[in-house]
Parts: sequence; C-alpha cells; structure tokens
Amino acid sequence: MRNSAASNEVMMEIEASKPGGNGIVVGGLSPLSETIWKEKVSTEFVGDVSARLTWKDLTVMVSLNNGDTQKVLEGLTGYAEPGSFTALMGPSGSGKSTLLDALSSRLAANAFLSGTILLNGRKTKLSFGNAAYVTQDDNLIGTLTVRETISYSARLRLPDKMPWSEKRALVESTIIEMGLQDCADTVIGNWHLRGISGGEKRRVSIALEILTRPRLLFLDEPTSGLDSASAFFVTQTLRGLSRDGRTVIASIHQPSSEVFELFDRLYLLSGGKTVYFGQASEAYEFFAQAGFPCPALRNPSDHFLRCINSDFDKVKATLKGSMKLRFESNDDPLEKITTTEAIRTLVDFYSTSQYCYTAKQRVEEISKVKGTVLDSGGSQASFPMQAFTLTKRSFVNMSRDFGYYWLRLLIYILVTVCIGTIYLNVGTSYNSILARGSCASFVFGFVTFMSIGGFPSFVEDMKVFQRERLNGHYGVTAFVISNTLSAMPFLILITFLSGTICYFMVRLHPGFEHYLFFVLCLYASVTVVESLMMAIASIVPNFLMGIIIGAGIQGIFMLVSGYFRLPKDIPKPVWRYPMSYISFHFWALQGQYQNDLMGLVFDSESPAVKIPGEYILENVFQIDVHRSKWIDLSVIFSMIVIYRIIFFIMIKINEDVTPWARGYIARRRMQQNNGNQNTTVAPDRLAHSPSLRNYVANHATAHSSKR
Ligand SMILES: Nc1ncnc2c1ncn2[C@@H]1O[C@H](COP(=O)(O)OP(=O)(O)OP(=O)(O)O)[C@@H](O)[C@H]1O
Repeated sequence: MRNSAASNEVMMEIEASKPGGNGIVVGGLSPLSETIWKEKVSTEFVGDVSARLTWKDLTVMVSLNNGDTQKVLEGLTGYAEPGSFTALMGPSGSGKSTLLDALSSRLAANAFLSGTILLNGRKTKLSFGNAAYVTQDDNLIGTLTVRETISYSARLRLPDKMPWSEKRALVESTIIEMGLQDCADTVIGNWHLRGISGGEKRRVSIALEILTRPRLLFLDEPTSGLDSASAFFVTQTLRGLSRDGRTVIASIHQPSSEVFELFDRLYLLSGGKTVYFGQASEAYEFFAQAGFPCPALRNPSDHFLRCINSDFDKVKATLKGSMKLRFESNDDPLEKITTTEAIRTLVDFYSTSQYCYTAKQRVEEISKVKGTVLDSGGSQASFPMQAFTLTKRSFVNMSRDFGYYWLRLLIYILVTVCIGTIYLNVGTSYNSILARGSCASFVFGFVTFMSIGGFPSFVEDMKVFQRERLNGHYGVTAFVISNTLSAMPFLILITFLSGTICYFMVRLHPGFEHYLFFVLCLYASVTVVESLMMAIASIVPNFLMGIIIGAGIQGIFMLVSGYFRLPKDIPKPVWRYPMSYISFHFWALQGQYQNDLMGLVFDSESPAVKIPGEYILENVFQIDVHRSKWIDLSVIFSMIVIYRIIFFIMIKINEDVTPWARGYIARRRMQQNNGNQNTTVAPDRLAHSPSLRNYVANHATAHSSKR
C-alpha cells in the first residue's frame, strides 16, 4: 500500500517534470538503472533524477534518561550534490552518525530535529527506495557466496516481471562495480566457515544497497575496522559510485592521507558544530587561515582531527605529567592553546568565513532546483516472490550451516539412543508403569527443551532481517512465513528420526497410529519451542539473555506439565489455571500418556490381578481420558500458530510501538524538564521522529503544518 502510494506520487512528479510531455532526457539514469525503473517510468522521458540534498539550520536534541536534554547537532548547514562524495569527519561523539541519521530519516525515537532538509528542492521524503543506507555492521548470511547473496537480494527486490537474465546481468554488473569478481563464489563466512575479508564484506553490504540503483547513498563508517589498503579500496569504490551520478555521503573515522584525497567534500564536525564544510582539498588552506597550519610531515586529516578533538587536552596533560612532552617540537600552534579553545576559534572562524558564505549560497541555489525524486519504495517484488525467495534462501542457509540443525540432529539421535537403551523394551510389568511415565516426561520435557540450542542461529537471522527490513527489502509477513516453512523439513527430519529410534527401542504402545501420534507430538512440541525462541529472539537480541529467558519459561512450563506434580495436585490459582493450560508440555504429556497406556494391560504386584491402562491414566497420572489425545495434539499445533502470531506481533511492536512509546516518554520528559527548570531552553520548532517507517510521513506533515 505504502509502495503504491509512493509510486503514484512519483509518477505524478515524473509527469510534471516531463517538458511538455515529450521533452528531452536530462539524464541521471544509467542504462541499468533504466531497466529497473522502467516499470515505474512508462515513458523514456525521465527528468533529472539525481539526488540533491540540502540541510539548513539542522539541530538535533536528544532526551536523556535522567530527563535532561542534549544538543547533539547545532545549526548545521550543508549540501550534497550528485557526482560527489561527501565525507563526514570528526572525533568520536561529534555527531557524525546523528547527522547521517537525520539526513536519512533514521533518527532514534528520543531525538528531535529542527531545521530544513530538502531533497531535490522538496521537503525530505527519504524512504527505503531512493536512499540507501549502509550500516556499520555487515549483517550477512555467512553460508552464502557473494554472488548468491546479491542474487537473492535481486530476487527479493527487483520486479517479478523483469526477466531473470536481466536480473542476473544486474547482479554481475554490481559485482564488477564493487570489485568483487575475485571472491564472487566464495562464501561470506561465519564462526566455522572461513570466508571473505572484512573489506570484501563491507563491499558486499554496499553492493546489496546499490543493487536497485538508488541515487542517494549513506554509509556509516564504511572503513572502520579495515586495514588502510582495504579502507582505500572501499573508499575508491564509493568515489566510483558517486562518479556514476550518485550522491554519496559517508562518515569516516581517521582516514589515511590516500583515503582523504578521494573525498570531494568534507564536513568536519566537533561537538555537533560545523568546523568546516567545503572542498576537501581546501580544508588545508582553511586551517592555515584560521591559524592552525598543518605542520610538515603530518597527515592533513590527522591534523584536522587533532585540532578538533578536545580529548587531546587530557592526552597533553598526561604526557606533561610523564615529561614526554618536552621532546616535542614547539612550532605547533596547538601547543600554545587548549584544544577546546582551538575548536571555538575554528567554529567562529568558519561561521564568518567565505567557506560558510559560499556553502549557504549554494544551499539556496540547490534548494531552488526542483527535481524528480524517484522512489522505488523498497522492494518491487511481489509478496509470493518475496516469501518464496526468503524461504529458499533460509532453507539453503539452514542446510549449509552445521550449527543450525545438523548438530542438533546428531545430539537428538544420540540422546534418543540413550533413552532407548535405558528404557529398552520397557514392557508391561508393574514397574514399567512409572518408567513409561518418566520416559514420556523426559522426551517431551528435556528433549524438546534442547531446541533452545538453535537460538544463536535465530539471533543471526534476526540481525539480517533487521538490516534488510530497515532498508525495505521485504515485509514482516514474508519473513515469518519463510522462517516457518524453511525450518519445517529439518524439524520433521530431526523429530521423526529421533522419535522413531526412541519409539522402537523403548517399544512404546505398538501400532502405526500410536507411532504416528508419538512422532507428530514430538514434532509439534519441538516446533512450539522453536516458535517460542523465535518470538524471544525478536525482542531479546542477545543470545545469552535469550537462552536464559527461554530456559526459564520452559522450566516453568515443565513444572506444571503434570509429571512433577500431578494435575489435580497443582495449586489451582496461577499454576493450574492458567499456567498448566498455557504449557505445551502439559498437553503433550496428557496426549502421550493416553497414546501409550490406553488399551494396554499391566501386571500388578499380585500375579493374579492385571491393571488396565485406563485405570492408571485416571488414578495414577490423573489424565482426563474423556478428551481425545488428538485434541491434545491439535492444541499443541494451534500453539505453533499462536507463537508465530506472537512473533509477528513482537516484530511489529518493536518496529512501530516501541519507538513511538520511547518518543512519547522522551517528549514528556523534555516537557516536564522544561516546566521544572528554566535553565533548559525549550527547543524551537522541534519535529519529533517516532518510528522509522512513520518518520518520513510525519516529518513532512510536521514541517508543512508549521509553515
Ligand atoms: N538517541 C540518542 N540518545 C542519547 N544520546 C545520543 C543519541 N544519539 C546521539 N547521542 C549522543 O550524541 C553524541 C554524538 O553521537 P554520534 O553517534 O552522532 O557521534 P559520532 O560522531 O558518530 O561518534 P562515533 O564516531 O563514536 O560513532 C554522543 O555523545 C551520543 O552519546
């Protein structure tokens, strides 16, 4: 719905931008891009689709937990043009990521923004399609090769109608564009698979985002953690992307001189204020004019960062204390003043300089140019295509990752062989009554409990999902369906194999129907645990915490299953109603006891007396024999559906409700703080940015209503 609305809007803009309906192509689209956009652009006469981004008087305030507010960015003005590569630089905590987030509409819920951001002269409508965002973390699927990763992404996002040959051409051209030919068939790598290098991973992450040929590319520290050669190659690739008419903005930490030379424009920040914005090549001159010339033999970018990083005051004090400083040369102006003073001087110098004036003038000029905003609206693939591709990708990953299901299969077989040997041919003696009960309790308690071992893999899946979701690659429903379907064959294999071993070694109640019930019940129980753990993974991204929470929940469920305390003895408030009914172990045991004991006759202590299974069920295990065991099984199956729905709802809550609630609390705190203390000035023209997805729409509305 959102996509179609956006595309209508785009079409209107395209219509409007057609010079007289049959004008001349202004450019901006490469032939490959035209292939992608042709679904949306029914005419070949596309206006200039380049992305010109301007920001004026941009201020971001964040509300802190203690109710205070902090100005993270203060009155920033700048622009980014097509064909240029803009680098955001500054010391740690200077606001680089916040500026990137503000420009790409990804601000946190407790951050409030004021100022104007225009894309092609219009109020910012940045969304998943026209702007791509490459995060710092490379959350990729380790078992897929580079080519497979990009190919799946192409299937997930490009229109269904686009022939596969064209998609493949696009994939191959992206691989070449990002210089990934040599490692195209190498796996990405994970904890047990040796894969591609860190620099190559970074380039794969970028490749995934440029696949749909966005005109605007944001990158958060694309070179961090890379050695200088890899950092150079990644930056060179970014510069190459900008030369294709794209607008590239990246925050960069501590670049080498070779990397620095690749920047077109430099935005230097310190403490959220602009220290310098202009041509990267002119920064050297600016610092000299401001009274901080770069000493000979010092890397210019090191010098700039050295001048604006107030932490160096502490470094200086430490060095002075250890007397190491006396050997340093004294021609550096920074030796004479503190870095805090240097920052103040530089910020003041910039605000009155020609550089600032030129930047403001250019912002005004660019703001007047009204261009087309092509919005791909995220994925253009249909829902069935997304669900199918995700299922296939997830299945391939599960089958290649030894830790996902194969290891579990081995452990399950091992444990069930142990059960089989311990309860071997359990029989119908008097003692076998309790043995059958404890065997069922172990199988449906501990054996299903072992499924929490899959949690680390679920967390990895969730990370990939979150990256792709934030970039609009597919919807939550497609993800939940694919996750359910792809796991099914593995769970069937694991539970049917181990269930069969257990059933025949122990010699549970003979008969196909009894066998089928036993393995189905095991399958349903393990799937419930998987679904429960998936729901936990959607809210607790830390695998240790997730395992502890999952184990705790299951421990409680096991307690009320009717084995450790008989059903009628479980205290009624809370534990029997509702806990035992919520516990899938309870239903599994009720069903399995019936499945195993009903119809069998057991020895008693006196050889002359036989005990029917029904009697044991009612009087020993306190089972409701009037309820069919198939009802018990269907309750477990419906629990799978319920947990999957909970999983879906959790993701939705995380996406929409949590940011909204955080934003609301932050706003309330800010208002209260402003009411109580006059020292905190109420931020002027604050526009709130609640959920990521709602942000774009809300932001535009907020701005227009203020006008
Ligand atoms: N949502 C937020 N809530 C609270 N504080 C925030 C928030 N966003 C940013 N800040 C604060 O604003 C300052 C700037 O943060 P930001 O992440 O933008 O800096 P940075 O220059 O990208 O730093 P680094 O290079 O270390 O990533 C930091 O002090 C940070 O703690």
